[in-house]
Amino acid sequence: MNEPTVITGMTVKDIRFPTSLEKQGSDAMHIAPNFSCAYVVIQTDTDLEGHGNAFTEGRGTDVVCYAITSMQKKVIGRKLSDIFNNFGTYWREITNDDQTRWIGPEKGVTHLATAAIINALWDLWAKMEGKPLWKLLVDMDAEQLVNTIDFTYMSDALTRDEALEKDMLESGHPSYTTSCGWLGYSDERITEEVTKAIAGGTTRFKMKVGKDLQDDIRRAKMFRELIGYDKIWCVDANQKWDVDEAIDWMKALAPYKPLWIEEPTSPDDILGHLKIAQALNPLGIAVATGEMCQNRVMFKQFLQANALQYCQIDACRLGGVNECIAVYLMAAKFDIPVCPHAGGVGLCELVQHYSLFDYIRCSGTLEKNRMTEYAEHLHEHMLDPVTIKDGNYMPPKVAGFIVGIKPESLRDYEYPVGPAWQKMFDQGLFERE
Ligand SMILES: C[C@H](O)[C@@H](O)[C@@H](O)[C@H](O)C(=O)O
Ligand SMILES: [Mg+2]
Repeated sequence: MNEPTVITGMTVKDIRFPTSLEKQGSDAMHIAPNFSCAYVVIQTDTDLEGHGNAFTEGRGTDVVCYAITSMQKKVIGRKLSDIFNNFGTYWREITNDDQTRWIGPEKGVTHLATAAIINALWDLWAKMEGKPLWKLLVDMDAEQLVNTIDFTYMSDALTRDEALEKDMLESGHPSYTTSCGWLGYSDERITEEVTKAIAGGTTRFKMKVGKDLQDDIRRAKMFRELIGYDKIWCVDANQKWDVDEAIDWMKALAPYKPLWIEEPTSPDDILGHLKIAQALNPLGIAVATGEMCQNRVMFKQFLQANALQYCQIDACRLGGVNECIAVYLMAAKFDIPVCPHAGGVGLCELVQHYSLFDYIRCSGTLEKNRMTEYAEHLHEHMLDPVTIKDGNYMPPKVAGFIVGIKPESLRDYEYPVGPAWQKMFDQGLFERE
């Protein structure tokens, strides 16, 4: 097959899955989310396509699809060599388009749209090179890798030269599971999921908290009784609390020895996280955040302020691979472990590449509990689902940055026209929005 040279088209689909029916994904702020994504396909002058997505929830997906469509002008007709040879510059052009930057810049809906497009381009590039994304990243020379990064607003924390210096498989990369501890799960379901996970070799768990303190204490006790104290147990409040409330609540959960409290308060409150960390670190509880941290500038400040102990980048909230790598390099400089956020739709499939890149080329270690989130839902829709063995992510082998959803799932779950949605509407399970 000839190498593609130019982008000839870009399509986007609104894909939603009815996860709210079983309360998968439920937490203190998202009571019954429908996991969804804006799914982008970039076409070229050959049969090769790049696929990317932005994980979203429910009705919000429309808005992200619209933002992606409005960015077509910056994508269609572009020569691939111009993009890949100067990817950092192209990334800046996309994120700082003067006709759209007012509604960002580099945050929220426009950044989710950026992530879907940029990740689709990386998928295409990796396919052209015949390598899985992580291999493409670890094989690049330092200069090439650093050229994909836009250093704007970062140079007081990490310069281009420092990034160049930072350059430095058998058992896989450690995962932890969120699937046992959704807030909407009954005690029976939790017990069932934990038992299954332990039988599968899992030793690291996360539980949702933040709705009711007494109930959290009860569930914490139950969880620890199920898994014992030799395993890792984290908790996640999904931004539920004010700062002092977070401290008091977590003091009550401290006896159950959580490794971290994730998203205790607003994702934008750097000093708030610092105050929480200062109060809880002496009790052995770290602060983790990042799944809603909007860009590298926010991460820079979290790192400079020492306000987090675990950095949780999200593959679709930051502006795709280029910005994720920038944050990995900064975190390595500050000696903060990155434990990427996953789950959602296709996030596990994406972040596994980053964890390998981190281990092989960036931090070079698994120390400080470096681990990657895993949630077990929706993988049946993926073209190349992740493989977990004994609680570890096994390196993906297929070329690309594969978030690819199976054609039949794309057809069935397109919202609202897909047959699966039509059926659920007819059954009265959902109302048309
Ligand atoms: C609504 C979602 O399921 C969140 O609860 C989820 O992303 C979560 O915060 C996580 O850490 O996996
Ligand atoms: Mg979380």
